[in-house]
Amino acid sequence: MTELPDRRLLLVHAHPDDESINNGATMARYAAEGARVTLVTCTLGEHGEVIPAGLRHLTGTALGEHRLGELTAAMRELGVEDFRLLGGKGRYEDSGMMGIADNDDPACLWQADVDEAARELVEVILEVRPQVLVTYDPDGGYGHPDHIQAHRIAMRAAELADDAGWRIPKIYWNRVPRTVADEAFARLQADLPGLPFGKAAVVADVPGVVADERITTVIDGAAHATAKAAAMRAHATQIEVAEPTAPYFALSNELAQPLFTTEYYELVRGERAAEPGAAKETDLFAGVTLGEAS
Ligand SMILES: CC(=O)N[C@H]1[C@@H](O[C@@H]2[C@H](O)[C@H](O)[C@@H](O)[C@H](O)[C@H]2O)O[C@H](CO)[C@@H](O)[C@@H]1O
Ligand SMILES: [Zn+2]
Repeated sequence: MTELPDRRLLLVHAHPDDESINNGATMARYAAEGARVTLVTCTLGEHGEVIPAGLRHLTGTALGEHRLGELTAAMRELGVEDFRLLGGKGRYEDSGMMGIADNDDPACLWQADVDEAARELVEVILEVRPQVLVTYDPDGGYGHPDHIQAHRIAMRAAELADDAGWRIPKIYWNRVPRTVADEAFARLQADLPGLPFGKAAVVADVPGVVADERITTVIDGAAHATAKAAAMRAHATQIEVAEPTAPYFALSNELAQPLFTTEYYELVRGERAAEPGAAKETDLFAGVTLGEAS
């Protein structure tokens, strides 16, 4: 069996762009530190909207193929080499926003059998043997069907992997602490006139916002802010990032929101291992016994 790096992080996301928005700085940090970072994306985002007018001709499968190119460019910016599509390219299609007819397409992720999809992910887990798994909370952060399914598939795969020979020691959900969100949106209101966006989103538009007490882990990604912004910019059909210094972006709804370079997590499996005297962990691998490679 091939030798594995000591630290191995697995992230499960719904569409190309979610990884950079939620975890770009975390991924860049651990990749730079020599950990193995593995991203599994569940769909190609075929039903996304397209921001640049010059790309509006991309629809359906063409958009999916184009977004795979955007994902590849984003991973290059983050230094992540291992990124995969769940079940292989085109296995599960983008389900569209909750409540639209696309949700009923038999080929879409929302219609997928969760156990069957989870077994696809178990194969990756048994190969990579991650000590840390990152995914969304049960609501998928903001209720998108693909995000909800990605959560269900990731958590079910972790359960199945327990019985298949690899128990992932730590599992985290993407979070944003409410006071951080409130403060960031207050700054955004002051900065909005200088930004290229018409209006500002509101805290309720940000996925995974919870009371500060539920945050267990804070990853300072300031050193990787440029990489995260570049990775988000690579997803040009979905994301518009303000000029390099301004920590703001907008999706195709043109609503400005903060670009966080400190990324937050809630530990939902494993023992919290904060430094003595510290309330929060500052490392996703804290407390993990390394050297469990094959
Ligand atoms: C960040 C994310 O999950 N984006 C999804 C989402 O895209 C949003 C959707 O098109 C919505 O209608 C827009 O108002 C919003 O601005 C978009 O971010 O849903 C898409 C369709 O399922 C998906 O492809 C995209 O990755
Ligand atoms: Zn998404």
